[in-house]
Amino acid sequence: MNHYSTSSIEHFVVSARQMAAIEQRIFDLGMPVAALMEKVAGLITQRLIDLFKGVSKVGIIVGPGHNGGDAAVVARELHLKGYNVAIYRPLNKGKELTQAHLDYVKSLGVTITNHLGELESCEVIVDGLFGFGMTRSLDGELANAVKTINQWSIPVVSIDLPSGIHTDTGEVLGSAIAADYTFCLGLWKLAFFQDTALPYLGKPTLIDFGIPLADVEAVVKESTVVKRMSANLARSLLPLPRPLVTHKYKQGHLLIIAGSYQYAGSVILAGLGARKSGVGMVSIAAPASLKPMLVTHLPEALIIDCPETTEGAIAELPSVATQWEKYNAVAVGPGLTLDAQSLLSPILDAPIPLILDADGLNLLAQMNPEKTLKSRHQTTILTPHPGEFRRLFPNLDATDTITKVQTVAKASNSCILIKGARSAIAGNNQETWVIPESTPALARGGSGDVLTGLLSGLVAQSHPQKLSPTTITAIAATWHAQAGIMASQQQSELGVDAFTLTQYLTQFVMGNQFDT
Ligand SMILES: NC(=O)C1=CN([C@@H]2O[C@H](COP(=O)(O)OP(=O)(O)OC[C@H]3O[C@@H](n4cnc5c(N)ncnc54)[C@H](OP(=O)(O)O)[C@@H]3O)[C@@H](O)[C@H]2O)[C@@H](O)CC1
Ligand SMILES: Nc1ncnc2c1ncn2[C@@H]1O[C@H](COP(=O)(O)OP(=O)(O)O)[C@@H](O)[C@H]1O
Ligand SMILES: [K+]
Repeated sequence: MNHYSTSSIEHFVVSARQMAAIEQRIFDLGMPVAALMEKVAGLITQRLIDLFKGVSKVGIIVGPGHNGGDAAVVARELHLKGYNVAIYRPLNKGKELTQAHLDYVKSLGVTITNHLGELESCEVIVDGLFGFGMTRSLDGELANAVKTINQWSIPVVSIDLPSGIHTDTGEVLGSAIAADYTFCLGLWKLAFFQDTALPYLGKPTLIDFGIPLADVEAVVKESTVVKRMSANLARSLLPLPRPLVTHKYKQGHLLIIAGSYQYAGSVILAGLGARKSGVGMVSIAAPASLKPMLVTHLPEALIIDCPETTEGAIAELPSVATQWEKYNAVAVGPGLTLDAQSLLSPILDAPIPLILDADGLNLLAQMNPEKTLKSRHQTTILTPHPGEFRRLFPNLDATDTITKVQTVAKASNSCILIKGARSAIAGNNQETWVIPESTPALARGGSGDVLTGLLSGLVAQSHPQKLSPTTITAIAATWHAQAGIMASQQQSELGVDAFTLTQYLTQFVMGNQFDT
């Protein structure tokens, strides 16, 4: 049953501009700014108290905007609860509300200083320097202060965002606080899903302070909506339960075109990924000499022997591999090598969903990708890692992953997944998903091949909920990442080879270990 709605607060991801517009709507409708700040800071304070039991001295960095205002209220509350609080205020300017809170907290006897050294004896530091209103790079004294704080071994909690991180692109603006925890306020911001920001976020959590869904939808409906695919949401969207009366071809028939003498294992890994997707039938077109090995590892698959080049790549596809009406989806790429040059053109005409990865992408890179993709009449999904993406679209000037997938998806009429520590997916209708969790345990040869098989097997199955290819890609990426997390918890970060990963894919579906 689908208990997880894509339109709950935790699934929206907003830009700084969208956040400011949502906030403004709430204020325009009558919510006093000061009341909202009070509410938010109360929640931050409680979470700090819960997180840092036994701590008595807390340092609070107060910046000039409302991020600083939040921090000043937290300082007051902690002081009133008996904590020893010191405020570091590096800039002698502030918005009116922030200044008012600082004046009051000072009257209570809390130290306010512009000497960073005062914070060195604190057990926790709260970073309220800048939030989503940060517009310019940090430099000079401010940048030095950030560097010094990062060198201390005092835990840092950033309010809303680590100060210095660009809210949308996740870039470091000059320098940035490397937080241990980040309490993101109200709605997830784009930076939380950008690889560049990841080393600065620590453990990110959302503080839901009750933004009405109507205000979010009023703002994001006219611009691009970015959604966060949680594990629970992905699991609830799987094509389950299967119909009682069905047969293997009704559960999808996937054709995988992959492998070469040089890269024989990649086709096995893609096959194992497909196996775990639950797809009804898998056919594999691979160099004929690989057949004995493939039958050993994937006894359930139909192997289509392909003639080989002298280097052991697929020389051509037998006619059964291009009878597209037999298949519900075709995955092309893992381990093909560039010798399989002549292969791609006829496949691009396939009137069924096409998933391109690895050498499938490298072959595409040689033939004007944008124009080629645009001429396809069926779904195309590309799953590049950043290197493959650069090869495909070398002239794109977007800096961050989310903008990259959105730009290319639109221009090429395709669905694009850029894989990384935080993967992002966009479709031609601008549907965009980010994947909130993963593990560096997956940074190993072959884990992408597993994803290709898993994703393609999911695409080939009929989906009772009529999901878009973009949503299915986001589900597969989440499934893959969560299996990696589970495998690394049980086998260590060093123990998750691609084969081991495939063994954890089923556990994700079973679900009880996951509750994000
Ligand atoms: N959204 C919500 O619902 C809620 C939001 N809330 C909170 O408000 C925060 C956003 O507040 P905000 O808009 O005041 O921005 P914030 O980041 O504190 O500061 C920007 C200030 O810094 C300045 N400045 C910028 N760059 C600079 C630089 N390099 N070096 C020096 N100065 C620089 C810039 O001024 P400028 O000098 O550009 O005129 C501006 O004054 C948000 O993150 C959250 O914590 C909650 O309280 C309630 C609910
Ligand atoms: N640092 C990381 N953290 C989380 N996931 C990662 C990290 N590095 C790589 N991955 C994931 O591992 C997979 C690697 O895919 P890819 O580079 O195509 O591997 P291969 O081609 O060797 O199969 C992708 O799903 C990617 O998102
Ligand atoms: K901050």
